[in-house]
Amino acid sequence: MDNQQTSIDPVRQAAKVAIVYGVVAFLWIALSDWLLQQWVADPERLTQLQTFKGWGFVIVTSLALFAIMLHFLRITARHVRRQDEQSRQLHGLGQFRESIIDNASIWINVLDPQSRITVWNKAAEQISGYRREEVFDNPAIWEWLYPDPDYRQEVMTKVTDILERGAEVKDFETCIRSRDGQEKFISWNSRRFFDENGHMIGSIAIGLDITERREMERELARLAASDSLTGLATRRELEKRFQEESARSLRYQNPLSLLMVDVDNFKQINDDFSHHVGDEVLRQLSGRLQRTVREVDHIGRYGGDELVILLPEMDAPEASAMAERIRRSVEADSLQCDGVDKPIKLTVSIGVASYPTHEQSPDNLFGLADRAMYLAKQSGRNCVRTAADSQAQGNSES
Ligand SMILES: Nc1nc2c(ncn2[C@@H]2O[C@H](COP(=O)(O)OP(=O)(O)OP(=O)(O)O)[C@@H](O)[C@H]2O)c(=O)[nH]1
Repeated sequence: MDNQQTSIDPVRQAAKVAIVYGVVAFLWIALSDWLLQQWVADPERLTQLQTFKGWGFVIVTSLALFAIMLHFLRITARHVRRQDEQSRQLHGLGQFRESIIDNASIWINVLDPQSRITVWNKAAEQISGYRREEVFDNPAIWEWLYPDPDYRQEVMTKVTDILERGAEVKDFETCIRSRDGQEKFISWNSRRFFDENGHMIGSIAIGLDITERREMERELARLAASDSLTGLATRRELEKRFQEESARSLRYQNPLSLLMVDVDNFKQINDDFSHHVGDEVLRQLSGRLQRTVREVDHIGRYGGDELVILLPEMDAPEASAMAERIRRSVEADSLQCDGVDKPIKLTVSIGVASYPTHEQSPDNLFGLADRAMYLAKQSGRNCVRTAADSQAQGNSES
């Protein structure tokens, strides 16, 4: 309806009214003069009647003009009132929208086409620690949030993709550095937006602080990866790391060795001193082995009293020497456990398997080390046997 009213040409309308008025007035004057001349012969009387007729015409047309003007002015006044009401509502709606954005519990910011920040809500201030006065039109914010230049470049490429190529981002995660130096994980949804004339205003980004979730996931992964009794890697974690190390050793053609360490007659320790003391023995032995290995090595509990040490970039002679060092140190240092008045003597049997000395591929190192450890048990325990020893024994038996 508004569009129809604004499409009316006021000059044409006014000209139409003037023409209609002119034609009606001309016809009335011409017709009424002719009729009077037909009926009235006395010229004095005729002049008098023509004067009355003129006054009558002026009064009638004035009243008609008044009625028409009144009608149209009322319509215009109604229209103006409605427009005022609409603009008040729109203004209120704009303020409502701004307050929703400002008070939302999620980070909302708007970038203009030059990547300058133009909207930065309260949640953005709280999460990042930077106030809106500091970030508006300030390119330094990107360095503050992403201090690492390579990582910043990666994030800026994404921002450019959104602003220049119209990419839509869903659940894109970044790690920001907040003002107080904390690392926070934010999951972003972002896209650009336009005004009613199709001009790009910029991009809007909505960020969810998922730091707590990430930390919880990390903690869960850490718990799942470490054995609750000894704190060593679990069997599953160890197998995962073995896959990674064997792929690396194949790629770079580096040696890879594996030690299978099994406590000798551990059942006896449980039987002699209690299961609780047995636990303590496993804990102390694990701590000791952990202190023996290098930073790059991986040590895990394979099950029961069986521990595994994965030795990247270590060849067969070095691995055998290390296994022997471990065996001797366990034999030499007895353990002191709470509630047991005498030191507990312990020995271990160790199986050694190395790639490429014992096998063309590292895939079977677990099986080879296990067989070598079994041979050490058969050989009287408290000794080290290699995969080569168990292969030689297998050959001699067959
Ligand atoms: N205290 C304790 N004992 C465990 C745990 N897990 C397994 N064991 C015990 O460890 C013993 C392992 O026995 P085996 O490895 O079969 O035999 P062993 O007595 O060590 O003798 P060899 O290995 O042949 O030298 C079993 O008695 C299990 O009950 C544990 O977490 N804590």
